[in-house]
Amino acid sequence: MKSRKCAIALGSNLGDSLTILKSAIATLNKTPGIAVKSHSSWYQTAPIGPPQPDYINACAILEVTLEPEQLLLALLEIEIKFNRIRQEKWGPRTLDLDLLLYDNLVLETSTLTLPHPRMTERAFVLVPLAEIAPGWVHPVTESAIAQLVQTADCSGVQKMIL
Ligand SMILES: Nc1ncnc2c1ncn2[C@@H]1O[C@H](COP(=O)(O)OP(=O)(O)OP(=O)(O)O)[C@@H](O)[C@H]1O
Ligand SMILES: Nc1nc2c(c(=O)[nH]1)N=C(CO)CN2
Repeated sequence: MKSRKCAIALGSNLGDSLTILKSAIATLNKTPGIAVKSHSSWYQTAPIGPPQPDYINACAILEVTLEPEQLLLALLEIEIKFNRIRQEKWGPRTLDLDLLLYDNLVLETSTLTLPHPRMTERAFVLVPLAEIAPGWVHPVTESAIAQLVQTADCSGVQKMIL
């Protein structure tokens, strides 16, 4: 299969989040059909949803030879490997991997919606994504990520100084 460019979001707010996120990126890069091309800085972000600890968030650009549904399954398997237990909606987690963009594909099935339906309203996604893919045009809004981030409230999103 021809290789495709994708963007994913990573998040964690349980356990040793930074170590978990770094090993998730290494695991992704070792997965057949996935190459990690770049990742953003790490951001400490205020939680959206029920009260819970701050998150560490980042985004990564992948080159994949997997179909969208296969890629989603690979992401879910890596979440499980890092002990993700699904509990309350938008509740705390050791690892969350969301598929944001798959080339310029627009898709809606029972298991996968592309682009990710909530990415345009989430500063914790847009700020790291704008760092690594400012010119990527969102295929539904037809705005570049650099434009979308300008309309988001980025007050809860802070680049981590390591
Ligand atoms: N673009 C997508 N990326 C990841 N999961 C998706 C996507 N579109 C649909 N899904 C579905 O959403 C399901 C639930 O995902 P998850 O439990 O990570 O949601 P959440 O992280 O709690 O909330 P949110 O989707 O708002 O980030 C997944 O099992 C998957 O089938
Ligand atoms: N700041 C921040 N808040 C969240 C996040 C996240 O990754 N970052 N993920 C959630 C579940 O998808 C719910 N709330």
